[in-house]
Amino acid sequence: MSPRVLIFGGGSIGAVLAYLLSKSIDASNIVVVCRSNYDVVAKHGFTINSTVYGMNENVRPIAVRSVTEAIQVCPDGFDYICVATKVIVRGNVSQPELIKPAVSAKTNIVLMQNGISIEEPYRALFPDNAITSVVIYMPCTQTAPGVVSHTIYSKFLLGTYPANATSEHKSSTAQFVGILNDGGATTIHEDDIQLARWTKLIVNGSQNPICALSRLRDVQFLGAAPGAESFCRNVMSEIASIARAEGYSEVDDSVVDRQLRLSTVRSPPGVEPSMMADALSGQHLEVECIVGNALRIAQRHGVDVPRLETIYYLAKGLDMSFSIPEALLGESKI
Ligand SMILES: NC(=O)C1=CN([C@@H]2O[C@H](COP(=O)(O)OP(=O)(O)OC[C@H]3O[C@@H](n4cnc5c(N)ncnc54)[C@H](OP(=O)(O)O)[C@@H]3O)[C@@H](O)[C@H]2O)C=CC1
Ligand SMILES: CC(C)(CO)C(=O)C(=O)O
Repeated sequence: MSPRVLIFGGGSIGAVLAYLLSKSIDASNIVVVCRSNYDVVAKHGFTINSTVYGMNENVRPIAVRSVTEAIQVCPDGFDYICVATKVIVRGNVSQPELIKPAVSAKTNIVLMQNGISIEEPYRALFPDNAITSVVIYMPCTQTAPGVVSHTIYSKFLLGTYPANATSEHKSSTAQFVGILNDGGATTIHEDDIQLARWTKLIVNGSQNPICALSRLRDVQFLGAAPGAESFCRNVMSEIASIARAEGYSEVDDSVVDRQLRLSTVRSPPGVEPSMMADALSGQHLEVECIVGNALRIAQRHGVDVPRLETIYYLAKGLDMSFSIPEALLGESKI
């Protein structure tokens, strides 16, 4: 029987994921929890404009407004729940708790999010479920409700969490890799996904906050001033040094060079990282999972990362500014 998949978070990544899954499983087995774009997605599906997959591609999964509604649509439960929200805690309910009503013993929780140490809250709430951790290279932005623009490349690196998961969990993750492959995705099935997470964090921990703070795309920032590229490289090197302190000795200067080259070979203006898109639309930022967790790991190991620490406080400040009403920003009593 075709697997049933719930996508929690129908934004940029959730939309392209629904599109790829629909190439290998029936769209009626793909349920997407949408929020602000629900009306458009329920009526017209997602429209993908991709330099990789084609323009004006349409996919019509089942759109629902909540996890509760998803269970009503699919009472037999889900084989996979793909979490494709930003890793941002709002209010008192954690993200693992939000998906809990739809999680059953057979569910593999697939985390399609950036950052480091993002799996632990899921493992704590779901000690017996399979967890798949996914690192995604796929620059995409929702340009209008339900319409996503995607460019340059698309690559999914997947592995179990933890790396030494049971053979049952490993084969469930392998089956999901197969579903993505059948849908035409480019995938790599990793033995230890954390190496891929640290390697990707070199890009996200530097460029996401730098682009959000400067309001410049990656290539634009690298040319913003003499030394901007070397500053970016130094931030990347600091992140690599945290990875090595965690035991990933492979994350050396050559990995930093390779990750920086992803941007230096692009033509201007380059890509708009997801944190920049959030900053430009006044949304909260993934500062903790992308920068804060790395900084805390550095502190635990006594690794000095002054540039990353500076970026953390500036990004936290920018994030906080989105909670302050426009009229009160910069207000003075003088
Ligand atoms: N965009 C990119 O290029 C890449 C992103 N990533 C990572 O992938 C993850 C997803 O990013 P992205 O797709 O860009 O994010 P988006 O902001 O585009 O999408 C997130 C979606 O989740 C929805 N959502 C959030 N909370 C809830 C909730 N409680 N209930 C229902 N829906 C909810 C949002 O709804 P609403 O619109 O109402 O806020 C939004 O539609 C992030 O961790 C990001 O860092 C990784 C690689 C590339
Ligand atoms: C850097 C990029 C675009 C890579 O896919 C990304 O991960 C993001 O925007 O968060």
